[in-house]
Amino acid sequence: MKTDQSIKIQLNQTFPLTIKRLGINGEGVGYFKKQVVFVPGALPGEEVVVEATKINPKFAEAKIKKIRIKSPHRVQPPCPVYEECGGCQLQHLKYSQQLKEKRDIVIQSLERHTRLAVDKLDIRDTIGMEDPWGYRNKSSFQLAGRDGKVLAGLYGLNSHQLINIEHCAVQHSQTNEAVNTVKKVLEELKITIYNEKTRKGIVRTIVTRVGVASGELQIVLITNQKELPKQEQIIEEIKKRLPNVKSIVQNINEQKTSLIFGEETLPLAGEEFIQETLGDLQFELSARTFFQLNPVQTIKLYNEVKNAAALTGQEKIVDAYCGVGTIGLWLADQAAEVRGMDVIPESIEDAKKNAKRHGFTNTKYVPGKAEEVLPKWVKKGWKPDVIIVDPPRTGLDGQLIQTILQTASEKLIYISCNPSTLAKDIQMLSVKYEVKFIQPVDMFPQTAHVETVSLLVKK
Ligand SMILES: C[S@@+](CC[C@H](N)C(=O)[O-])C[C@H]1O[C@@H](n2cnc3c(N)ncnc32)[C@H](O)[C@@H]1O
Repeated sequence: MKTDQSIKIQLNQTFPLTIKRLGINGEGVGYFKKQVVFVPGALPGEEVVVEATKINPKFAEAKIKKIRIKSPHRVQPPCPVYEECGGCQLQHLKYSQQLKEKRDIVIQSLERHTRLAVDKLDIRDTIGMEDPWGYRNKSSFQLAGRDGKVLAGLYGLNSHQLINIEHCAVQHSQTNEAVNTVKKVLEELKITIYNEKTRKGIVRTIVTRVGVASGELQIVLITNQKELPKQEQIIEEIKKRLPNVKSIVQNINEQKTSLIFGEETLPLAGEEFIQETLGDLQFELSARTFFQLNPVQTIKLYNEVKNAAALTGQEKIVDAYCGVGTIGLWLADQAAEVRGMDVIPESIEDAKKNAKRHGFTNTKYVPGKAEEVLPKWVKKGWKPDVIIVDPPRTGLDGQLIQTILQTASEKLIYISCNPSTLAKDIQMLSVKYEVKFIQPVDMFPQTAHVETVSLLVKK
C-alpha cells in the first residue's frame, strides 16, 4: 500500500517529540506521525515539546518550547552568545558524548547511502582532543560600528545581525586578545567601520592567524578601499599593544559579495607571513594561504593517513586536493614519489616551495582539477600505488571516481569532512574497493563537523 509521505504538520503547531538521533548539522531528529522533524539544540533521548517553524516538502523544522526529559549528557554551554551565534552547534553536549555522536553520524550516513553491511565495518571511536577549547588558529570577524563602538563577531544563526564576540571559546587565546585590541585601536582612532547597507565606511573585517607552535601572530585588516586613514598610528598602536604580532597586512575588498578576501593584499608592517610548524615540517603562511584550522588534531589526522598508507619507500603516491601540500609532505620521506594537484594555483606554488624548503626532490605539484589531472598522468602510463583524496564537502567528482576505479591502486585513503558525500562515494568505489576501516577525527570540537580517514583496499 502506498502511503502519503507529504508533510502534514502545520506551521506553528506545537507537539511532543522524542529525539532519536543527531542530524548532520547537529540538530536533534525526531518523528511526528512518521514525519521527520529537525530541532536545533535538542539531544538524542530527550522528550521535548516543540513548535514547527518551517515546513518543507519532506521534513519540518521546529524549535524547543519545553524539555520534558533532559539528556544526561546535556551541559551548560560556556559561551554567552552560543544560542545566537551559530558558529558552534554542540556546546550543550558533553564532549565525550560529542565524540560518540560524531561516530554515529558516520554510521547513519553509511546506512543511508550505501548497501554495505555497516555493522560489519571497522568504524573506530572518534579521536578527540584532550582540551577541546581554544583550538582554532584562524578567525575572520566581521565588523560593525554602533554608537561609536566597534563590534566584531559573526553573523547570527539564519540572520544578518552581527553578534559581538568578546571571547570566542573555540578560538586560540591570542586571537581573542588580538581581535579585542584591534577593535579598541580602531575605536580610539575613530576609523570608520564599513556598513553593509550603505556600503560606506572603511574597515570591513579583521582576520587573525596564530602560529600555534611559533606563537607568531598575523593581523589582516580587510578594507573597502585602498586608502587606510591614520595607517601609521594604527600600525604603531597594534605593535605596541600586541608584541607577538609578526605580520600586519591590508587586503582590499571592494566587492558587494560576502567573500571575505579581495584580490589585492598589501604589507603594512613586519613580514608578509607567519611561521607554523607541524611535526618536523615548517610552513610560511601568508594571509590567503589555506592551512588546517586545528593544528593539534591535524597531526593526529595526518598520522592516521600515514599509518593507513603503511609505506615501504617504494610507493608512488597521489595527494589529490593537496592544498599547500601538507599531507604529501608528511609522507614524502617514506615514498618513492608524491604527486599532488589543487585547483588553486597559489596553493600549488606554496606546495612547491614547501617541498623545496624541506629538501624533497621526489615531489611534483600541478595546478588543476583532480578529475582532469589524474586521468592525464594515468594515460601517460604513471600508475600510483596509493591514492589519497581530501576533497571539499561536495566529495569526489564522478570522473575522478571512474579514474580511480580504472587505475585500481592498491590503496585509496579518503579524508572526508562530509559523511554524506563520503558514504555516496564509498558506495560507487565499493565495486573495486573494500573498506578496511573508517577513523573519525574530531577537527572541530563543539561543532557538528565530522572528519574521517577511511582506508579502502583493492578487492
Ligand atoms: C579540504 S581541502 C584539503 C587541503 C589539504 N589536503 C590539507 O590537508 O590542507 C580541499 C582542497 O581541495 C581543493 N579543490 C577543490 N576542488 C578541487 C578539484 N576539483 N580538484 C583539485 N582540488 C580541488 C581546494 O582548493 C582545497 O585546497
